Amino acid sequence: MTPSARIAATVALQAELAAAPRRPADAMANAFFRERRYIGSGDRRAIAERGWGVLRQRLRLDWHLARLGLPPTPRLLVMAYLLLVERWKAEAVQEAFPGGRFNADPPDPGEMVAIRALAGRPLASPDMPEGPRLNLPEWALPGYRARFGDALPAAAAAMDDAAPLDLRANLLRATREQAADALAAEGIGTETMAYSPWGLRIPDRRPILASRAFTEGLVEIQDEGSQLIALLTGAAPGMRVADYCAGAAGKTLAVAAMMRNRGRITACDVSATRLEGAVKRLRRAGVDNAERHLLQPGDRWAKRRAEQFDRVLVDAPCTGAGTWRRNPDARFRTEQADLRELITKQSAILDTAATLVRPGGRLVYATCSVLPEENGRQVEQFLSRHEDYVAMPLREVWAEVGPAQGAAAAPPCDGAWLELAPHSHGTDGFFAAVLQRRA
Ligand SMILES: C[S@@+](CC[C@H](N)C(=O)[O-])C[C@H]1O[C@@H](n2cnc3c(N)ncnc32)[C@H](O)[C@@H]1O
Repeated sequence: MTPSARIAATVALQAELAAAPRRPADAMANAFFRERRYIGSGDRRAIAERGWGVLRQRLRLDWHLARLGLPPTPRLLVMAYLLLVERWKAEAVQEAFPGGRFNADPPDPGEMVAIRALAGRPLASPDMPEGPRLNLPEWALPGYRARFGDALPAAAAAMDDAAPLDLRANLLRATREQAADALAAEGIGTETMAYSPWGLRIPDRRPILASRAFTEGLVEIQDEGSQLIALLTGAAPGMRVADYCAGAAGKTLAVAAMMRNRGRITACDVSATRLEGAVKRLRRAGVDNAERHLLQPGDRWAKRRAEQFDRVLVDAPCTGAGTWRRNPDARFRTEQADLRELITKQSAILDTAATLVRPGGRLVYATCSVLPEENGRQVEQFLSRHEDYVAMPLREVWAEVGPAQGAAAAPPCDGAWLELAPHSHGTDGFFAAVLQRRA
């Protein structure tokens, strides 16, 4: 592809994303490239990288365009990105839209005004309001402020960066060293992680899906924070465990490995599609102590299994406000009303999941959010409704489960909960609380 044709494809990708603003961009981008198999891998990478760059900077690009009285059309967004982020000159942007069969049409007069006005301007303007300056949406600002205090600028800046590729060695198939050696034999270098005893990191995000280490189940893709949540369950061989919001079984796989395939783990979810996605992963990982259960309205599954589980993990549906390094579009796909709705849903899920835990067992509540409303405040409210539960201090849980799994003696953070963030831990933003049911 010529550079102009790549720009035209980037505009086409933005147009598809704009046509379905509530759908996750990664799924949309996958569909976009599936329908255009003629685009080679180098071109695909370049188009995706620029497309992702636009999403990452979308709040700031929107602000610049709004100031000129212009709407964020796919073409204007790409033009603004080239000028403000890639620092192209006005003439180069104009030339990148030459018209013709494989290229984008030439700029219209309104677009020419924008090109001239934006050329040479800094992306982060001193007169920007706090939201776009920090690249945080209005609805999330109060929560981010409350969570990070003085560290807000550093926390927000780290949320802007691209995330590394994190892997978890699957102990059902290999030790971490064996998994690292297998990847190295295929030319893929890894680093061991700071906190997860099973973690390997690929800082340069080399693709691994075609590697033997991946296809043979030696490693799974999983953020370090997500691995630590599985670790905190303290699941052990012989236990009965429920992964109540299992999705496609990301954490089920890690928990099953901790159980060494002994005992029983039930992966539940309300989404049949997500649970279906678990089947292949469970097989590849060699997990044979897991069953799946689709939760449906009126389902008596939870009632019949009251107080039967040693561990129940609630990896709750949330805003994902800790994962914006990986899902930059979630910043503007989510709104204040979604946050409110999710908080209500989380507390209802917690109340049901709590009934499954046996006396003396544990409920682990986790989100990939950094917003206190979905995290500490949600847990405090749960505890006020359930006198039969107490929060276990993180240090105590870690001392019991961390070193036993080969992790360092000290937990990753000091407070009552596990609270991770890119700027402080190099992970996505995660939260977890371990709640023990009185015996
Ligand atoms: C954060 S995701 C889970 C990710 C998964 N645990 C993993 O590690 O890959 C939250 C999941 O909760 C599910 N969910 C939403 N409402 C639910 C409910 N009422 N009960 C159980 N699961 C629910 C969603 O379908 C989604 O798969």
